[in-house]
Amino acid sequence: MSQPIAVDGPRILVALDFPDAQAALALVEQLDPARCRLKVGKELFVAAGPVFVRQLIDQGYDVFLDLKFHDIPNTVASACRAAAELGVWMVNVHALGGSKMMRAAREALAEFPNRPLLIAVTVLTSHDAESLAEIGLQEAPAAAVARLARLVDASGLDGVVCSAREAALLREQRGPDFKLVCPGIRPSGAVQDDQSRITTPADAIDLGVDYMVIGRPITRATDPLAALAKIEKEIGKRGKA
Ligand SMILES: O=C(O)c1cc(=O)[nH]c(=O)n1[C@@H]1O[C@H](COP(=O)(O)O)[C@@H](O)[C@H]1O
Repeated sequence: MSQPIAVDGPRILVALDFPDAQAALALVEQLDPARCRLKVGKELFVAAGPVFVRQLIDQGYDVFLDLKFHDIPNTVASACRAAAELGVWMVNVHALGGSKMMRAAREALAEFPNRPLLIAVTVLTSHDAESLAEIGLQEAPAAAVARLARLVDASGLDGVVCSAREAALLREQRGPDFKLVCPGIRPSGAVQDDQSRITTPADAIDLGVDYMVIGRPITRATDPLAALAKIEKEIGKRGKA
């Protein structure tokens, strides 16, 4: 077991996968910005928009705006600038947009004194070797992840979204400062839902993960704060850092 990667503030990013602001707020009101950060993805952003994101930030939450930008460099750079103006803590793009696009995003954020972290999705966890071959990537998903993570790093981004199972290799290849943001986390004893490759919070820490994206184990719990506390306890066993 290597030393846990140190992070400032909470490691847990609660995925607000809700259809509207009202449903999301009903959960957020039970949480605490000192104990978790929030992830707003496409569904909630399309339904509730930047005004809602601003509301979360005003309540003291760090927000990861998970819109996975993938477009021509100028468009992605402008979208990242708009996210920074909104005041989000983290924003992401698709590594498959290429180094020119990622560099343009990085440069757009450089003008902000307190810029958001900029990370990239390498290969979605929903892909397998067959679906990658279909889009012209003739390599195993893990090899594609490692190759794209190298490009992300060389483009000056802060890190990647990846499966915790890829974390140990990426940590070894990319060093201690490269952020690893991992979904597919399930506390011991929790239901798997539709996640096929899951990792416990404690194992994720051992594998070198910085941040864990956790949705249903918290959002669908009868007592979300108690569910969060249980995960914190599991992480605590490995050193909270
Ligand atoms: O980008 C993501 O956050 C993401 C990438 C990925 O490859 N797999 C994945 O599950 N996610 C997201 O992580 C969250 C996981 O939610 P739960 O499965 O409910 O914990 C959801 O918001 C997913 O959209």
